[in-house]
Amino acid sequence: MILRVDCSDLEEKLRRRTVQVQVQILLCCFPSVQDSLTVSTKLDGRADGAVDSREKLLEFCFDYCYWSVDPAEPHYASQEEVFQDLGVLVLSGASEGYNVCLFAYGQTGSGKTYTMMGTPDSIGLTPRICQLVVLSHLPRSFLEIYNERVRDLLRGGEQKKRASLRVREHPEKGPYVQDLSQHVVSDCKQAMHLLEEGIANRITAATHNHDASSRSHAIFTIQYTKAILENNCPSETVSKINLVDLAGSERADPHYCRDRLTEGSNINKSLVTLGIVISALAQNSQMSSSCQSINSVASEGDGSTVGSHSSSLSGGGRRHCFIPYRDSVLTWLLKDSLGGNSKTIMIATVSPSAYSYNETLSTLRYAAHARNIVNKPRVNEDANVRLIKELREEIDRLKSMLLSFEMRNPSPSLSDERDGNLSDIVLQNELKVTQGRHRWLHLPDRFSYC
Ligand SMILES: Nc1ncnc2c1ncn2[C@@H]1O[C@H](COP(=O)(O)OP(=O)(O)OP(=O)(O)O)[C@@H](O)[C@H]1O
Repeated sequence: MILRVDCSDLEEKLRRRTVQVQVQILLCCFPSVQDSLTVSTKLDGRADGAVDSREKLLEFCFDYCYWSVDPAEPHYASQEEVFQDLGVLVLSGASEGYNVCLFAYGQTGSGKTYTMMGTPDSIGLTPRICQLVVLSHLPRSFLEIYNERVRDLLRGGEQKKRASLRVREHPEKGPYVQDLSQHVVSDCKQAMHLLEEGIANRITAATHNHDASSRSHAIFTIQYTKAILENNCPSETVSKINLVDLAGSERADPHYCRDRLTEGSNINKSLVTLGIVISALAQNSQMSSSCQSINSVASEGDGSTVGSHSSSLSGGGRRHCFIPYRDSVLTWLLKDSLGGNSKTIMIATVSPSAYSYNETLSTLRYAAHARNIVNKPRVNEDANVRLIKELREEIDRLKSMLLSFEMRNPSPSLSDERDGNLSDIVLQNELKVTQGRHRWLHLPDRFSYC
């Protein structure tokens, strides 16, 4: 969980304040040490002369906190620093074969797009990640969810760009967008061009807080395939990097035109669903961990295993919550990233402006909830390669059995029959490995890079 603070026009807003919000951040670069954030509200009565000293302190814990308000400040966190902490985590996770998702959540105008995309002078996480994986010719796609419809941001032709695409669910691979275009680039320039094209196609509009507010959720995906030959044995992992820039939440203003109101209500609907999904997942994760500790205490006590019944029941008979992924397109597409096979990083962006106090608090609560979710990422190994590895392990096991059998029975007549059987199995397995390896090396779309 990461917190980033922006305050573009803080001074102007603070001049008009009635409530002062103090955001103190302890900067820390070590992921193992949790940063703590204290939000303190002081009712400041300077306007009418009365001083109210009531103060309420709320504390939140995150893995990293960044202060990026004034570059002149010693604690200022640059885009490069954020990339070194988070972008590198994304790349290392993907190269190990894990699905990785990084998404920015926060109030409108608080710096989500700045963090994820950046500006031409100060590029953000997505272009930095893109530039580093460019040599690998990895397919990438870019979509937006606007008014609960999915649009391809990289599809040529006006009509095709506007067409909405269907979301479907594969029994093993999970939700995906049908007919989404995939693009392979061969150098950094092409990669940046592709990204810029997608960003330019995104729908933005002026709102009260932000004159170029993103009105859609954008998901940039890189299919990360790593295929190498290790000790003459193929090794291949296929993972996915999802970089998500969410639309900003803002309270509905009846003075907005109809389009803006519809957009706003769809943005809020999907963000509310995201909140419900995060809360339900966090609750389930907490139930599972408390159930595990009850089980371990119980099994330590009487040696039996308790609670190994239905997976939807936790300790004390409480049911796991239903997760309404399909209530919004956003949560449906991020199903795996939120509660499944993915290493997920959430960046919460907040503004320390007095006006944003409620939004800041709600973002921090949202983020604190999300921090409780426990995902189960696993290395996504190619099925053929996994089979080859298993066969190799089996061969090694049989060979050592054969050896120990021969050592225990030096007389050839006794061991002949058993020897013959084991040797046959070893030979058959070696043949399967050779065939599998040959097939793997000659697949038409095989990428051979590290
Ligand atoms: N840390 C920062 N340093 C400099 N400028 C920033 C920073 N964070 C945000 N900004 C600037 O503030 C403005 C609003 O930021 P941004 O577009 O990232 O907000 P957002 O959260 O994506 O808003 P929305 O949800 O409405 O799209 C932009 O002009 C952006 O360049």
